[in-house]
Amino acid sequence: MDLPQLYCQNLERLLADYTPTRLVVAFSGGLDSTVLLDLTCQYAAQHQLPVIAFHINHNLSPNAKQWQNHCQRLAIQLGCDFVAKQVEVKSTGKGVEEAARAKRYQAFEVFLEATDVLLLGHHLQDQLETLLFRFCRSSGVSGLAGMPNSRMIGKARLFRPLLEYTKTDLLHYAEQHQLIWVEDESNKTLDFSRNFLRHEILPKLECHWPNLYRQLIGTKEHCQDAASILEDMAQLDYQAAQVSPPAHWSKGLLVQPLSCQQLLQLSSPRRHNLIRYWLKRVDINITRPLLLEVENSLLMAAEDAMPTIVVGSGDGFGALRCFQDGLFFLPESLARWLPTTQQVEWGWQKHETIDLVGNGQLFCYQSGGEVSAAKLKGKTLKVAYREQLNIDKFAIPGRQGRKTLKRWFQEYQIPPWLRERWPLLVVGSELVAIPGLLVNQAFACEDGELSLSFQWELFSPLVR
Ligand SMILES: Nc1ncnc2c1ncn2[C@@H]1O[C@H](COP(=O)(O)OP(=O)(O)OP(=O)(O)O)[C@@H](O)[C@H]1O
Repeated sequence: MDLPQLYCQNLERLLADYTPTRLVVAFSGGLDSTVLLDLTCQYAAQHQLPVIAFHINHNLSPNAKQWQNHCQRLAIQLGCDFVAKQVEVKSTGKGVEEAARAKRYQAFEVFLEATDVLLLGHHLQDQLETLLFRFCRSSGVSGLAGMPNSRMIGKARLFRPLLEYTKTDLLHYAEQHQLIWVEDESNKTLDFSRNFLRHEILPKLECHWPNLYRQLIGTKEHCQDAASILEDMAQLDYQAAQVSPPAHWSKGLLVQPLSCQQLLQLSSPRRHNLIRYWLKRVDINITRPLLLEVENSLLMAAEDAMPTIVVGSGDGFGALRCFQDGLFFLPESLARWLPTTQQVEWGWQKHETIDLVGNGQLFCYQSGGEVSAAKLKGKTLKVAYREQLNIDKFAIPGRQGRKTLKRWFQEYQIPPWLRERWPLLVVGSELVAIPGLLVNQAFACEDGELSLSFQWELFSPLVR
């Protein structure tokens, strides 16, 4: 059977469980995606499906505009729609190529509708490069399972229908059909590690082990099975170890905390597996040395030691901390924040929303609350933060004794990272209320009086 027939069969098998309304081909204009587009147009003609050639212009090369024009011409020639998207690539700690890849996938995600299928031109050699590359960078089993031929991308589905074909297969096809493609000179210069593997290492390995491709694919498949079992196990452990914190603890969190007790009951490899799985939910890859640090210094730490471990880098970054029985992942927005005092001009309307620069919003409602409107009349209300104030001990309605702010926070079991950013309503240096938590007895409303209530909402509700 020739390549177009095999390709059509392969795509049919991959799409069996989907009824896409559009086939979106990620089209760089290089050899692989040119073959991909040509073959996909043949498939689409048989199935009356629209094809979109989607080109990302990274503007990294002086030839970028010419490539884009070339891609557009070819798309028109093949009778499909063409969309080009410009992205701005800034090199992060992981290099230009990685930054370009991240931008590319972001752009795909934004463009795709739920019923679209995205097709990428990766082939067998790309798969082997990926495996070797990950092997050299101490990847785990899921990394060594290689690139999947199908996965979700945002709301849509991504496929790699050329993964079983070699570069030589694609080259033969392109030559036979007189396809024209562009040679991205950055392939030779930008991604040094990959190019080193591609040009220096793989040819030597192939020379020594003629069956190398098949062998490595065998290893990949073993790893795929193992990764799938580890994922199943992590899911079970995750269900058992999730802690549902009180609503006021979850402010700003992206992922539920894990129970330290449950984690400590697991074997060390299972614990590692669960923590990796948990952090993957927020796109953080944790290194093995950091995993050991979490185990040795965080989970074992004394209650009052409060160590913090910074995880991730570049785009994904955050901190791990323990509080009571919870191991928390604090996203960057929670982990790094400096308070600024804000003088609030209160309009005394029925409902007001005040933007707390980088710290969510404060809502004020007239009625249903515990703060007396009369006792605030004529006074200037301010929003401030704990470290800017020197507040005396105070009492709260229905509770015995006067206590410091710290003691009240402790009594209400507020995690330390929230104590410093919880907005405080003050008049002069006197505390009026901690929104959503408590009110100072001196400002509490009496029966039948006009009352005010305050609520603080921090962005990023707990979503995963
Ligand atoms: N600029 C781009 N615009 C759209 N899709 C892209 C772009 N760059 C890469 N892709 C998609 O990702 C696939 C893999 O890209 P990668 O950079 O790993 O390989 P490549 O050698 O550049 O591929 P190609 O030979 O198609 O250019 C490509 O085959 C293509 O489907």
